[in-house]
Amino acid sequence: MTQIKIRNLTFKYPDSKSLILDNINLDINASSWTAIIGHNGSGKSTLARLIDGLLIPTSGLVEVGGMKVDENTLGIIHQQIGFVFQNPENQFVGATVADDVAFGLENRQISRLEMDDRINNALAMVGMTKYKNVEPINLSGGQKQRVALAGVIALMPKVIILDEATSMLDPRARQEILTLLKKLKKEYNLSIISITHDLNEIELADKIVVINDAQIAKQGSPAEILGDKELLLKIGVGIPASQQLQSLLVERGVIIPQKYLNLEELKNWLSQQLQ
Ligand SMILES: Nc1ncnc2c1ncn2[C@@H]1O[C@H](COP(=O)(O)OP(=O)(O)OP(=O)(O)O)[C@@H](O)[C@H]1O
Repeated sequence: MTQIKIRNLTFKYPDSKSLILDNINLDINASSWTAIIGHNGSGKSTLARLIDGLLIPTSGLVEVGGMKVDENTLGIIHQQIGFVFQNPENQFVGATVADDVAFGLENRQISRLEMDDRINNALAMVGMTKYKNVEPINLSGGQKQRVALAGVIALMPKVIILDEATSMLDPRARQEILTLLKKLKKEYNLSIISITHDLNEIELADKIVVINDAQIAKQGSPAEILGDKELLLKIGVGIPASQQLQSLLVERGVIIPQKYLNLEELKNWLSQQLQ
């Protein structure tokens, strides 16, 4: 089922000289993971803000859950989409972790009882229950991002947009957040849209969308996009470790069955060959 439909979308900020996005057409399925990649300033965050209705298209259509995003539907659209940003510091408003998770629920006509339930649930989901009464300022970067995620989960959205949400974390905290997101996606049938430069995060996607020169340069499966070295170098993402290793093996005459294997698949294939 299509969750987000974008047709002939163009966008320009009032003071921009040329189009930031030019004729974007994209379908994002329910319960799918989509990575949006492209070089700095290519328009990824702008696209995310258009999906959430924080910006309104210059022309064209954005639909979320079958509803056109415009001034009249913003309230309903915001309830379906949760955002997690790069810097968790900028997302905190509450004096304690619990207050912070509660913040988004406060204007939603939800009873105190249900609110407490949702806060407890969300904190349990992200493994932060014991920090409920701690001041957010005293948490590590990874913990802060977990709390930010709990704030979003408590709103029970259908879609979570991660705007470089793991880029300030160390590799371990990043991996933990990604594992958590996989679990949440499964548990709640969420769609995840991740704007990222991180290859590990990109590899998790069902579909990768490449933005370049204001347009979608290519969209496809990880195999189709991460196997396209020329494109990856053009947009500055780099070549996945799995692809570098695969090239090395192919150069030395090893015949590998598929053009693209992710690191896990390549490891499994190699260990089978070495048995
Ligand atoms: N509020 C704004 N007003 C005018 N121009 C803007 C505004 N926000 C972004 N831009 C411009 O729009 C273009 C796209 O910005 P955007 O933040 O969407 O890119 P991005 O791909 O997310 O970049 P990054 O990877 O660096 O986060 C850039 O040239 C940027 O300078």
